[in-house]
Amino acid sequence: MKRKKVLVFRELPEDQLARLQAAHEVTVANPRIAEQRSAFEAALPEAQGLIGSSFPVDEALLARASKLEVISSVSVGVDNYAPAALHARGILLCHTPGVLDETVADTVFALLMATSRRVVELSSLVREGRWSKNIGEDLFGHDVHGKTLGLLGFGRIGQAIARRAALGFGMPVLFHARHAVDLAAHAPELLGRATHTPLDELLSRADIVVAMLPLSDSTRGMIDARVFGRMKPGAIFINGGRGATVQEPALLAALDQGTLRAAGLDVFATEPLPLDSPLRTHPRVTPLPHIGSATHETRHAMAELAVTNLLKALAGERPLAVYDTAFA
Ligand SMILES: NC(=O)c1ccc[n+]([C@@H]2O[C@H](COP(=O)([O-])OP(=O)(O)OC[C@H]3O[C@@H](n4cnc5c(N)ncnc54)[C@H](O)[C@@H]3O)[C@@H](O)[C@H]2O)c1
Ligand SMILES: O=C(O)[C@H](O)CO
Repeated sequence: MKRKKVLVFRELPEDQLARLQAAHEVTVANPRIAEQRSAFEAALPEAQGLIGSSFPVDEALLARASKLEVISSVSVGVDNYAPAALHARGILLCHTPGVLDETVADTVFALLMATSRRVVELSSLVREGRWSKNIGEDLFGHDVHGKTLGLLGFGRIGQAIARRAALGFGMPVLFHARHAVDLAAHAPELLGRATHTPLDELLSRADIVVAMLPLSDSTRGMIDARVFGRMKPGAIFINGGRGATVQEPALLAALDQGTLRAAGLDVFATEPLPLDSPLRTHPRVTPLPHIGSATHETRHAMAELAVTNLLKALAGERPLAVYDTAFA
């Protein structure tokens, strides 16, 4: 097979890079790193395949990539790409659904436990030498088991969160999604335990609201002052999806006005989180640096799937996971 030109725009594990190098001419250049930016720009016009993540591949960038046949994202989320432009040019977009579901659900649960039981705050009290007497009610947390979970987004990852909540913690699960989900066919273990619920009803009944939504035109800014205003007083909010689905000023207002007890955030509208963001130091926010899928095992599985997708696409075969840009 003819060797093609591949541009790797975010580092890959060595064994996965070697799979690419065995078949194609590979340039590794991360445009986020100033010293590598010119190598990235030099390779772009010749690249037939792009592979990487966490960098906006917008229409202007695509215009400089005239030979591009396929983009393989090492992520399940595809909000960094320009679906209409890709579709118009017939460029395939591949991604990594499925292999990260359980790991991301674990991260969301870690945030859910940490916020409800004030784990980070109370651990700091010990580390800073402020544990001088038995803690009193003012530092008690709230139970997680048995509480009602409201899920915004009930796709692959949302369902993995629902399984943990319903089967492990005895939590009734309410979910809001764009389409109804046939539980009998797709998640029979959740029958009778998870219920498709209109958004406002979900918000008024959930003790903990978890957002696990993709970023799209329909979800950008969707979690706004109205949504926070409908939540139960004292609710906890977790975002494991994308930061820009939330209007961050409205989130801060809900925390400061006491509607929300706490927030656990893995994702932010701007990443890395700017130093002057009030969310960084807010006493009732537990922030994480976008680590949903960041385990050795899962990041390797994502890279492996992304490389397989790219190799298949460049060989004219059907990749394992293609994102349908026609309906984005
Ligand atoms: N924090 C992280 O590290 C991390 C890791 C993986 C994924 N993610 C994010 O999580 C997202 C979800 O991943 P997934 O694999 O579960 O996706 P998925 O496509 O399987 O599920 C998406 C869910 O969102 C719902 N949805 C979409 N638009 C909606 C709208 N306007 N209103 C209501 N519901 C809507 C869909 O109906 C579906 O239930 C990804 O797109 C990505 O952005 C974040
Ligand atoms: O979309 C994803 O896969 C995660 O956010 C990791 O980048």
